Order: sequence, then C-alpha cells, then structure tokens
Amino acid sequence: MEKAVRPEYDGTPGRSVIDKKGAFQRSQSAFRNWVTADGSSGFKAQPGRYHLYVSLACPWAHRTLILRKLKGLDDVISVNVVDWLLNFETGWEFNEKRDGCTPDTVNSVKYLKEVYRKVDPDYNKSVTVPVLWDKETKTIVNNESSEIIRMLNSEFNDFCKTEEQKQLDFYPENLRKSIDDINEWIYPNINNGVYRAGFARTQEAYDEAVIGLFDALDKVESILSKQRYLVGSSLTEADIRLFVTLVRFDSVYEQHFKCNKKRILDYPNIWPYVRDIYQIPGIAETINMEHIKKHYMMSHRSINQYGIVCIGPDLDFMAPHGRDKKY
Ligand SMILES: N[C@@H](CCC(=O)N[C@@H](CS)C(=O)NCC(=O)O)C(=O)O
Repeated sequence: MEKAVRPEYDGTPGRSVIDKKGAFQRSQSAFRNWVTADGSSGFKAQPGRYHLYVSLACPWAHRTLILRKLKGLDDVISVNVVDWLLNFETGWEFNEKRDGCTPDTVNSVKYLKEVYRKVDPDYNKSVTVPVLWDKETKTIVNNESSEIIRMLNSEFNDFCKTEEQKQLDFYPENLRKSIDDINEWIYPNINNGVYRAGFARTQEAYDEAVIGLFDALDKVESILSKQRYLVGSSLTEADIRLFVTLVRFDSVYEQHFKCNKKRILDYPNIWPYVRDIYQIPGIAETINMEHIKKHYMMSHRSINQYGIVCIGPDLDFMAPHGRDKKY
C-alpha cells in the first residue's frame, strides 16, 4: 500500500500542511458562496438541486450530515460518501466496493479533486470534504462546513420533512453571541486541537496543542456540570460542532493522536452529554465507527506505520444519560 504522508510546508497557500515549527496548519476553505431561501445569492434553495460530498470519517463533514438529518432534508439534499482510505498524494477517492461508500453519482469521477477541477482547472489548494455542489449551475457552492451547516439550518425550511423540523433552529438569533463565543475557543483547542496534537512533528508543537485541548475540555466539563447543553437548555450548533469531535475521541484521538491525558469516559459530565446527543433520533445513523477508525489508523501511515486498527474501546453510547432529568 502506498504511504500517505501529509505534505511539508512548501509555500503553497491554501493547503493543510506541517509548518516549519512542526505544527499542523489547516487550510482555509476556498469556496464560500451561500445558498439562500430567496435565491438572492444566485443559489436558491430548491429540493433536489444540491448535493453533499462527505466522508463518514471526517468530523467536519459529519456536522453537515447531522444538520441534514435533524432538519429532515434527506430527500432534499443528496449525498455521496468517499472511501474512508485517504491517500494524501491522490486525495479522496470514490470506491463503491467498500461498505458504506458510494460512487460519485453526480459528476461520475473517480477522485474528489476532479470535482474541484471541474470548477477550477488550476485548483491546487486543499481538496477537502464536505463539498456542497450545485447540480444546476454545476459548481461548488461552498466547502466550509461551518457555513454549510448554517445554510442547512435556516435556508431550506420550506422543504423540511415535518413542521417540527422546520421550526428547529440551531443558531437562534438570541443565542448567536453565546454560540459564536463558544465556537471561538472550541474550534482551535478541541476540534482542530486534536489534529494539532496528532500531526505535531515537534515536542513543543504537541505540548502546546495537547495542553490547550485538555484545558478546553476541563472548561467544557465545568459548563456541562451546570447546564444540559453548551449554551443552556437547548441543543445548538455549538453542541453539534463539539459532538463530532467527542464521539471520535476515545476510539481514535486518545491513542492515535496521543490525546491521552484523559478519556471522554473519565469526565462525569461530558460522557453523559455525548450519550445524550448520540441518543437524539437520527444522530446514530450519521455515525460509522468503522469508517472513522479505519480512516485515521490506515490513512495516517506517518503516525501509524503498519496501519493496524485498534480493537477497542467498547463504548456504550446507548447507556442511559440522565441529563434530561437532571436539568
Ligand atoms: N474547513 C474545512 C475543513 C475540512 C477538512 O479539513 N476536511 C478533511 C477531512 S477531516 C479533508 O478533507 N482533508 C483532506 C486532505 O487534507 O487532503 C471544513 O470545516 O469544512
């Protein structure tokens, strides 16, 4: 099997790389257009028009799958799933022969980079998931998950399966400031913090990432000891953004990315909180632990040379969480 190694910094802007200090730097997303309900952006929300390219392993793509599911947009926005194995030379690939993966049913290509190059033949920045594709104008609308989830939250309300799903708002006006404040430290320290720890190539870069990560988890633990969710009594975008990292933590990040100061299982409030969200109808269907474990452990050969996938841990996400009665 070809060795997949993340590229060193070579001066190319817009690519995720290891910088000169041995620290992981995630790229900026390149496509930043918006789908709007009224079409004023040039991309009108319509059923059947938009398509998501995702990896079931990827936490950023996972956010979009959760929003699509909770808002009842399964029949409105189609999805293709790439192979869990990522070769950093060739990038994400479609391989329907693997369980849970699909071909590219929209553009019929073999590699995701070909989708990017349909839009920009000279594209040489990071080829990432998720990608929101417009079948009508045949272009990438957006490849930044934090923006795609906002569109799914508010712009497709005319097409949600049920009235209840239409009413669901994970970024309500009155909580926006609190949600933004939370996202601002959770993203660098936790969501991206696990990657910065795992891809560090110097002790210094690792130490900095892992200390920031566990300080932030302690802060989360303290918040969740007082209230059911991150900004109060209702589930918001901030919880969804954190959940996708927490659900992968003990199975992957704890050992594979050397984030082993504590497990999520060891936090008296965070662990029940993860189970609380896991048990929301629809969420479990968005999680594929086989894709998650195999992707990280078999793709990152620079940190797991032989691609051996760990057997454990056995986690009971369905154990009662009790947080509905406590708060
Ligand atoms: N900012 C992007 C980040 C997405 C991202 O980095 N996705 C990873 C998968 S977890 C990816 O596609 N990486 C491909 C690569 O680095 O070659 C977002 O949140 O949408």
